[in-house]
Amino acid sequence: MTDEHELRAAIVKWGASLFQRGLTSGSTGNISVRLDDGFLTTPTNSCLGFLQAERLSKVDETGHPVSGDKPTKELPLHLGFYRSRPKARAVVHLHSTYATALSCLADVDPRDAIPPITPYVVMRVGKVPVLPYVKPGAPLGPQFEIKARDHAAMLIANHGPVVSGKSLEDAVFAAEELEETAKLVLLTRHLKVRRLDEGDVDDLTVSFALR
Ligand SMILES: O=C(CO)COP(=O)(O)O
Ligand SMILES: [Zn+2]
Repeated sequence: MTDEHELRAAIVKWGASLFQRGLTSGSTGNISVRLDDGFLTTPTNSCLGFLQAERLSKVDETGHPVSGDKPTKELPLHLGFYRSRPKARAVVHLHSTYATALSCLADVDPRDAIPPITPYVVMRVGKVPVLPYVKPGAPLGPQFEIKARDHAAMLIANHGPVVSGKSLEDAVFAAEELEETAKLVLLTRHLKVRRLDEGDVDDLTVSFALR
């Protein structure tokens, strides 16, 4: 059973925290959580820094509005993650600077934008495919939901990261780890980097099977 009251408070708390730390700005980014009878999302055009619990958008299992303000235009993106990942309880989409910078690179690996350079990115995020650019709110195509079955986090090309998790805290931590690792990847882009080897990655994947 989910406690809707607590989840509303958690969205407000984490939204403010992400905004205050500059992980998304203006009215960009959105958050959702799964309820027993649908989903809560941040309203479209709202600032994550100043959300009001009672104005969060509640939608049913098919995405139809139930109460609150109009939901984020990225609702199809969030619902796609929940359909593909039955254990996902939260989705966080940000325009965080370094992950978004990676999403804009012409030569990023579309199968995995984040090489395994530190253990926590392997433990908390895993491989991060890049979805082809679509305008904000537009459907991401059939490949997206197929990819989401195996990937909890993705970058949308020229737009930003989207991360799912088994709780809101888990999704936020993964989004933060993705952002910090994107920063390290860009900082070390023209340096000789030692990546974790396959054995290290397998060991971490087995030990910290988070999703
Ligand atoms: O980041 C955003 C679109 O990609 C913000 O959209 P919303 O204001 O509709 O949530
Ligand atoms: Zn966006």
